[in-house]
Amino acid sequence: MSDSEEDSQDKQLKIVVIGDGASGKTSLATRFAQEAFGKQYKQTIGLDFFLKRIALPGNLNVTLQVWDIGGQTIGGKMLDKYIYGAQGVLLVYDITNYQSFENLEDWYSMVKKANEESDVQPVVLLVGNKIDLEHMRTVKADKHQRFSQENNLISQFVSAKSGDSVFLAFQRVAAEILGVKLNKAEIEQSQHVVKADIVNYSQEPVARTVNPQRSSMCLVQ
Ligand SMILES: Nc1nc2c(ncn2[C@@H]2O[C@H](COP(=O)(O)OP(=O)(O)OP(=O)(O)O)[C@@H](O)[C@H]2O)c(=O)[nH]1
Repeated sequence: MSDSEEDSQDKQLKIVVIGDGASGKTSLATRFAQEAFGKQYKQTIGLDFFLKRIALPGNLNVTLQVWDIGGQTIGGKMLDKYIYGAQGVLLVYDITNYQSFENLEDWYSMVKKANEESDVQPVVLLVGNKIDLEHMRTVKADKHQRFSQENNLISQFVSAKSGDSVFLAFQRVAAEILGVKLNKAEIEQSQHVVKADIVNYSQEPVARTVNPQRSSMCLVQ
């Protein structure tokens, strides 16, 4: 295989998104992969998948497999298996919900437990979501910084609603995994607030269920 053929084959990275129910994990994945946001809350039962191809500096194309894991899986038997083998983890809380921040200890323990036997540990990004609701913030920024420093995590504040820094969050994780350095211009470009239409979900009160045939596997470029 020639160098150029080899270069044209994308690397795939498994990125899991975990954190309390309603902290905004599905909204972040949807914003990232589909550039859309839905106001209505639909609990994720089990997990959902998204795929998105991004370009990193140096003409490096990489496909992110985003595993959006339902908040209710915390006590369940499957969580270990979902997290296992992830190269990147987004540890998400809602800045207006203190409990969602406190529960990060448990979520982070699950990440460590799922990977205790592997040599390579995933890159973990601490994500404070809903910064469009700054006026309702209950988790002070210094608490966020302390948690990230104590656990040696990279960190990012985002808003799935406005799109603020969502692409940057995923891009930073991918860059960190692959040892690619993002320069200031690339970071500023990825911070942009995305303006997009609100998605109108159907009104059925039925929660999504895990069903591999119906799983929302989508590729957006
Ligand atoms: N204002 C605001 N609302 C948000 C934001 N992100 C998510 N939401 C809202 O928060 C609610 C929960 O969002 P989801 O993305 O479904 O939360 P989740 O973490 O996937 O929840 P589970 O499926 O239960 O694990 C929804 O009503 C979203 O519209 C945000 O950045 N800002």
